[in-house]
Amino acid sequence: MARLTLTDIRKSYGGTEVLRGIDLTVADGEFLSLVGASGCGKSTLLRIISGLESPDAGKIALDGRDVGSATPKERGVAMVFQDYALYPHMSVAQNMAMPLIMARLPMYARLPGARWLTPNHRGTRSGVAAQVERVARQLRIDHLLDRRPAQLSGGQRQRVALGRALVRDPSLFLMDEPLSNLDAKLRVEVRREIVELHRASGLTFVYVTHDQTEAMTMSDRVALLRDGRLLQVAAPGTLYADPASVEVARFVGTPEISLLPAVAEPGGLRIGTVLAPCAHGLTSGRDVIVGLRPEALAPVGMPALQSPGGRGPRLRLELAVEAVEDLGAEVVIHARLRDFPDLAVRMRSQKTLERTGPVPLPDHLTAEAPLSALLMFDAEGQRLRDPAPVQMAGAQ
Ligand SMILES: Nc1ncnc2c1ncn2[C@@H]1O[C@H](COP(=O)(O)OP(=O)(O)OP(=O)(O)O)[C@@H](O)[C@H]1O
Repeated sequence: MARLTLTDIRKSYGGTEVLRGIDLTVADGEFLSLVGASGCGKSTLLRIISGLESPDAGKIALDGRDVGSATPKERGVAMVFQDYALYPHMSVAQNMAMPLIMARLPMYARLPGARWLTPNHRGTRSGVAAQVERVARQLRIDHLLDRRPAQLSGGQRQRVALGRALVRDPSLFLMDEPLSNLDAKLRVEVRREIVELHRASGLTFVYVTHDQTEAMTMSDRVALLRDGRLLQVAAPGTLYADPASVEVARFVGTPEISLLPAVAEPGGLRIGTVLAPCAHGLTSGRDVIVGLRPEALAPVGMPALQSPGGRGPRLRLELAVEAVEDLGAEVVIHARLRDFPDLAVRMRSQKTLERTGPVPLPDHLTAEAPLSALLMFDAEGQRLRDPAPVQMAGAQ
């Protein structure tokens, strides 16, 4: 177990600054995902944590101990990559045993023929075998121990790679896109297994992915990285409901949040030709961006679809429907404001329980969102938390 602390980590390649001052603490036993678009610096940060790469500046500490100059082995860090990196000519058992053999046996005793010449190490070898079997049982690959990697499915290979990292009882488990080579169904399965592994082992996990769904479903907290900077570090639900910026709001959630440019007026926020009757405390004429999650907005007068709950005043939009995706239990509607077709919105509505078939939708519809569901950002995209939009006194 380990608490990881990163302080002002910086790294450049050539003249390009890839990490621009990362401050992050991962609690003992926490599952933290590092998520962000390709090239944002996720793998570089993970390699720096592991000790495979050195930062240009900054401090790395495990349980308060500076490990900046320690090797990966001294840090007690295990790492799993997307390409498994298994030895093809070795059995599963041999692949899993390799890190223990390297760590426990002296150089001459690691040679293949040395097993008969080194009776003193028989005990070590049987200890290694027992440890491999224990971890293999935990990952449910104990029936595959005699096979070679080529005789395994992708998911089984990934489990072997996880097992090989686990046998050494690491203090910190680092994973770099471990599921990206698996098909969609298997990915969901192994995702669950990794979560279970985390729960059962109690280890600190740092998990790199560019897949927001993976990050949101697996982690205690998600750290969103963009151009070498952390945009927000928070629990998945907080990232979704309480994003610090438009960038975070856009990255998290499918379909994407709708972002509508608005202007502050004394009576509320003007979006296109519509006035959202909310108190905001902003200077009149100030430009803001209003964010609406797709489930906040729902068509009015359609009994086949559930409407978002909540009382109080609402934002009411007249929409022209552009496309409808029927996903079985819910529909996703892409639409534009009728009087302001530059503004696009996305809605996601659950079907009512008795409704299982397709839901016919008109070309035009009225949709409403509770004002409490509006997220406000300034013109630069930073969240406006105070003042948040609140119900106007006397508004219906
Ligand atoms: N050894 C290196 N030498 C030069 N540039 C590098 C090196 N390693 C990474 N980079 C560059 O640093 C940037 C960040 O790379 P990194 O691999 O950390 O990104 P990433 O977020 O993990 O991306 P991906 O999701 O595509 O793996 C990229 O522009 C990459 O080209």
